[in-house]
Amino acid sequence: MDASRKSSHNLFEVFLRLRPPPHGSAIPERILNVEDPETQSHPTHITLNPPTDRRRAIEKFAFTQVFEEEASQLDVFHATKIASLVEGVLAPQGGEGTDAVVATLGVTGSGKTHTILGSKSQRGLTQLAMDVVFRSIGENMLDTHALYAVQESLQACDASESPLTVAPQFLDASGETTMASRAGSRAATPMIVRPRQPLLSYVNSPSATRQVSTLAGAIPGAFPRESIASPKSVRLVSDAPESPRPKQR
Ligand SMILES: Nc1ncnc2c1ncn2[C@@H]1O[C@H](COP(=O)(O)OP(=O)(O)OP(=O)(O)O)[C@@H](O)[C@H]1O
Repeated sequence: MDASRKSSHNLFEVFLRLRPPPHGSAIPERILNVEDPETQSHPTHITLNPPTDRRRAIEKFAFTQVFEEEASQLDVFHATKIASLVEGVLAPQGGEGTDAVVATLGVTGSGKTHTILGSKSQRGLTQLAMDVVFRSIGENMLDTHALYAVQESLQACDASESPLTVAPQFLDASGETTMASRAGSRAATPMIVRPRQPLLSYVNSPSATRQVSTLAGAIPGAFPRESIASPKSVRLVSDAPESPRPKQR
């Protein structure tokens, strides 16, 4: 890897996250050193421990950023600038928006799932990103009971022609199985979203670019308190009575 190339010139940004040892286990021998940053505020290089075989060269690797063991989910979320990816997808200034992908790669047990989906107490990048998405589009979200009425016209507008399913219908069908298979170390995804304060509008606002970073800065790393005791079934919150659902085709 060419250490001298700036990350902005790369098609991909590659971050390294070091996983802390499991609770209660002996601290393993460290096989790499994180180099002190020379110019940036964060480390970007690691060196593998010098091989005992002196014929082998010392190997040094460069990353966009190295997260050491104590880095929190929020540290990773902010440093990887996922809010700006969300902004690209939402395209507040108009246009079609951009695609973005965040993926993890690593050996088994290295923390891929922890980073993406979180744990019982810490939200992962997915929940944090979805939080920004939903806070951003708040005013443009349709009420659940209005969705059934507009489903047909939404379907007609969708160039991809993939079938649209309203969330309650989808969650009713798949929620129970998904939750059962996730039981274990993983926290249930918080399902009830009942904002106490009005949600901010991102798409309608002229100062949208500023707002998404404000929103991203304000989101909590931990699950909201009421979500810890999350409900046993999945329901979208609506104070209005649900309108009858259209018959399945
Ligand atoms: N940064 C971290 N802080 C605290 N615990 C972590 C961290 N990363 C991973 N863990 C814990 O280490 C264990 C293994 O992590 P995880 O399941 O995310 O690995 P994985 O890479 O997804 O593994 P696999 O490829 O086998 O699915 C989990 O118990 C997880 O909670």
